[in-house]
Amino acid sequence: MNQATGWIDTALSAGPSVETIGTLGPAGTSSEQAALYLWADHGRGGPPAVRLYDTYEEAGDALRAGAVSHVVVANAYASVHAFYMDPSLRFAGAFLFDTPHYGIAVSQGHRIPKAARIATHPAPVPLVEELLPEEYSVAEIRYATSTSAAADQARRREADLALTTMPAAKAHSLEFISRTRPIRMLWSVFTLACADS
Ligand SMILES: O=C(O)C(=O)Cc1ccccc1
Repeated sequence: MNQATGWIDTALSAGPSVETIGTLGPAGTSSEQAALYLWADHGRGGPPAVRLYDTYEEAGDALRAGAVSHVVVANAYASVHAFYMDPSLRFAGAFLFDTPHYGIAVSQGHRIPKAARIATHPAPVPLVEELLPEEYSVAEIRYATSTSAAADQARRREADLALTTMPAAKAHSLEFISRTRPIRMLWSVFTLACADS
């Protein structure tokens, strides 16, 4: 799939400068890659100031507390609605950015049961049905706080398999048992409503 990019810029160029970006971690998430992309295009230069939080909501709290200047949230995250509705926050822009490749991965040496427990973040859950090899079925979906947290569940064998990204699979020593593909995604950027513009 080709990488197509584009920006909806309502207050990114004219708004507060991009000093620090908060998003969903830990390292290896799609959100981390999206934040690095935002930094490369709009950051103040120098090493990327990207802070990773266990949930998007914690990143939102960091924005309200002034610990970060911008927050990036995937539009596939159902609870992005709370960011749009919060009068203390402002939608500053959005950009198209393909995620890293997603696939279904297993901890090396783990014997996969035919009916498997599969860890995933809620946002990409439809990919489980699309990518799971046909010799397996879903015994249970175990929701994780992120793609990297899902990989960690597989590493600890709390789940048999994880739907995760290539960077997170590598970091957790998982191997893919399915084909992989990126997800074309729109990412929303928020600032504080009262920040200088
Ligand atoms: O950023 C991640 O890796 C996530 O866990 C959330 C997510 C999942 C799929 C597409 C976009 C964001």
